[in-house]
Amino acid sequence: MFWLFVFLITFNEQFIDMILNIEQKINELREELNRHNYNYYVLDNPTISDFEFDKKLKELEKLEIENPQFFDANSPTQRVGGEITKNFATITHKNRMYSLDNSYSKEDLLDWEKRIQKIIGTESITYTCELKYDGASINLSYKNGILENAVTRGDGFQGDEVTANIKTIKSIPLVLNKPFVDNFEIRGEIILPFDGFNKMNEERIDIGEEPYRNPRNTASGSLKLQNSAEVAKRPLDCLLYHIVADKNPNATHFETLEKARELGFKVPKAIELCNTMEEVFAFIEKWNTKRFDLPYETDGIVVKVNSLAQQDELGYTAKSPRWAMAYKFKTAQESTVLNEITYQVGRTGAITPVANLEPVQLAGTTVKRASLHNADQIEKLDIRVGDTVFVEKGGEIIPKVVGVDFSKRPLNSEPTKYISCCPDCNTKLVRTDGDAKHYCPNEYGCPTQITGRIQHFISRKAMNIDGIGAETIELLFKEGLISNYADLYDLKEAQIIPLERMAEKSAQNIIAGIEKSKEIPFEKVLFALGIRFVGETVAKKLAKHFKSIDNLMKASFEELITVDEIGERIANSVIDFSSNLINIQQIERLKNYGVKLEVSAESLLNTSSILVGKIFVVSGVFTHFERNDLKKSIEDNGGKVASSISSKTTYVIAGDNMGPSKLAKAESLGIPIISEMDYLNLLK
Ligand SMILES: NC(=O)c1ccc[n+]([C@@H]2O[C@H](COP(=O)([O-])OP(=O)(O)OC[C@H]3O[C@@H](n4cnc5c(N)ncnc54)[C@H](O)[C@@H]3O)[C@@H](O)[C@H]2O)c1
Ligand SMILES: [Zn+2]
Repeated sequence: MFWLFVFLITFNEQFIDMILNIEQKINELREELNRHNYNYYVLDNPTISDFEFDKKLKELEKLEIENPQFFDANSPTQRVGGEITKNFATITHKNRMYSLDNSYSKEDLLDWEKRIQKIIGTESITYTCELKYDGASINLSYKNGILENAVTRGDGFQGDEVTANIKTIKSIPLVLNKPFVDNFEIRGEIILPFDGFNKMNEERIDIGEEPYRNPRNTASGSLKLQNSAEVAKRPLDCLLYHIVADKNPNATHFETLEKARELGFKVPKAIELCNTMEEVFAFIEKWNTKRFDLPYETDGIVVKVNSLAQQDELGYTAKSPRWAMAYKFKTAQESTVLNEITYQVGRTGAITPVANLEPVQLAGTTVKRASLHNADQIEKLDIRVGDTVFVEKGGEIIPKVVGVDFSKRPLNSEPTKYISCCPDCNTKLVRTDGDAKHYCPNEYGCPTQITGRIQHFISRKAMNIDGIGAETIELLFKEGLISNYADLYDLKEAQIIPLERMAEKSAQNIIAGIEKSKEIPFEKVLFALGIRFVGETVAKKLAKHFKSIDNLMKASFEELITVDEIGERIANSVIDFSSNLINIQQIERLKNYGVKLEVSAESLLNTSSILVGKIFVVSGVFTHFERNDLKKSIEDNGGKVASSISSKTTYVIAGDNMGPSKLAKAESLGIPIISEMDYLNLLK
C-alpha cells in the first residue's frame, strides 16, 4: 500500500512536470514566433529562414491541438502575422484579410482534399491553380469605377492606408476601363520584379551603400515609405488574385479573375483550371522549374476551390480560408564546403566578405562564390572556414550563404576572426556606429579605392569613355601613368603604345575617347566624381540647382539641405568632398582640360528666372501635372522646392488629398495655399 502511494505521488509529480513543460514550451514558441513576425512584417528584416519559421509554427500548432487547454486566441497560429503602424491612417477592412494555410508535400494536399470533400459532401471539386507571388499583400477598394483607397493587410482586421504610394504604380488602374459592380475590393500582391530590384542594387553599390537583401522585403519596405515621390522611383508592380464583391456576377473564381483582367488589372497568365489533384500536381511540377524564368519571385503555388458557392460553404478558420491551400516550393538551396573567406574593397572603401566555395550546382548555374554581407552576419551565423554551409540563390545576382550544417563542422574549427586591416593597403579599418560595414579610411592611398574611383569615372553612366575598360585602368595605374581621374587627360599616345597588349590603334582610341568625354554634360561629370552618396539622380538634382561645380563647392550645409531630397547625410558628404585639398586641385585641373563643370548655355535656355527667391512646398495629387514634373517646372523657372513647410515657404501648392498636418501647419504660419492653376498663372 505504502509503495503504491509513493508511486502515485511520483507519477503525479512527473505528470505535472510534463504539463508545465508543455505550457512553457508553448509560451516560448509563441514568444519567439511573435518576435519573428515583428522582424519580418514591421522591420522587413527577418532573422531566420521562412522554412525554419514555418517549421516552428507547425510545431506550435501541433502542441496546441494536442493540448487544447492552452488555447489562446492571440497565439501566432490564430492570427495573421502583420501589424499596423503609426505612420499611416488606420483603416478597418470591410472584409477581413486572411493568410493562407501552407503545405510542403503532395500528401498534405491530398489530406486537405479529403477534409474539404467531407465538408462539401462531394468528391468532384474543380480547382484554380495560381502562382504564389512573393511580395506584400494589398487591398484595393473601388467605388463606381474609381480607386478609392489602398490598404495593407496589417493584422487582417485593420491595415495602413497607403493610397498615395500605391498610386505611383502605373499598372494599377485609377479609373476602370469598363463597368463592373459599384463597390468591390480587389486583392493582390505588391512585388518588385528582379530587373528593377537588381538595378536598384547596382545604384546602391554605386554610391557605396549596402545592397537590399531580397525583392520581397524591399517591396514591402517601399510601401511604408513616407514620401510617395521616393516610392515612385521604385519599379514596383501589382499582381491581382482575388475579388471580393457582394454582388459578384460570376459563379467561379477563374471567371472572376478573367473579368478582373478585362477591367484592366494585371492578372498573370499562369492560371489553370484543374479537375483532379493529379492535374494540380502537374501544375506544381511544371512551375517548379519554369519559375526560374519568371521576371519576379514566386515562393509556391496556391490551389483554390473554383466554385464560389463551395468556397462559401467551406468558409474560414481563424487565420485562413479553408477553400485554399498554398504549396511552397523548396528554395534553391545546396550545401557545400566553404574553402576560404576573402575580402573585397569597394571604390568607397567598403569591405565586403566573400565566401569562396567548393563549386556546386544551384538552380542551373555553378556557384563558386557567395556573399557573406558583413561581420555581423558572419558572427550571427557563426560561419567558419572548413564548414559545410547552405547556399541559396534567388533572382538576386549574387547567391548567399544562409547557414551552417553544424553536424559537419570539423573538430579543429575556429571562429572566424574578421580582418582588422585593409587587405590592399594594410590600413586599420574603421566602422562607425550604425554602419554594418567596415571601411578602409585610406581614401587616396589605397590602390583598390584609387582604381575603383577612376573605373567609376570612366563608366557608361558617368563619363562613358570608349576604348578603356576596367583592366586598362589597372594597367595604367600599375605602370604609374595615372593615380587619379584628372591624370587621364594628361595621357599621351606614346606613353600607352609600349604597354602590354597595346598597339597604336588602341592607344589612339583611348586618347580619342578621353578627348570626347569633354562633351559630357555637367550632371554626369558630377556623378563621375564619385562623391559618396551622390548617385545619378542626386547628381542631377545638384547640377540643376547649383548650375556649376564652383557654386556647389561653395554651398553651405543649410543651402544644401534646402534642395529637394538632399538630406543631412548627402550634404555632409558634399561638404567633406569640397573641403578636401586633393579634390579642389583635381577639379581645378579638370576645368583646365575643358571638362564641363557647369550647366551648358542651351540647357539654361528652356528656363526662366520668374520664380527666383520663391520657395514652394508641393503636397497632394495633381490633375495637370505629375508631381515630379511640377517640381521640375518650379526649379526650371528658378524657384526652389522644399519638402516641409516653414516660415520661409512662399507658397504651398495643394492638390487632392493634401495631408491634414501640412494644411494645419500652412494655415498656422499664414502661408498662402494655391492650386496648380494658380501656379500656372504665376508663370505668365
Ligand atoms: N522568416 C521569418 O522570420 C518569417 C516571419 C514571419 C513570416 N514569415 C513567412 O511569411 C509567410 C507567412 O506570411 P503570410 O501570412 O503572409 O502567408 P503567406 O505569404 O505564406 O501566404 C499568404 C499570402 O500570400 C499572398 N499571395 C500571393 N499570391 C497569392 C495568390 N495567388 N492567391 C492568394 N494569395 C496570394 C497573399 O498576400 C496572402 O496574404 C510564411 O512563408 C513565413 O515563412 C517568415
Ligand atoms: Zn585600403
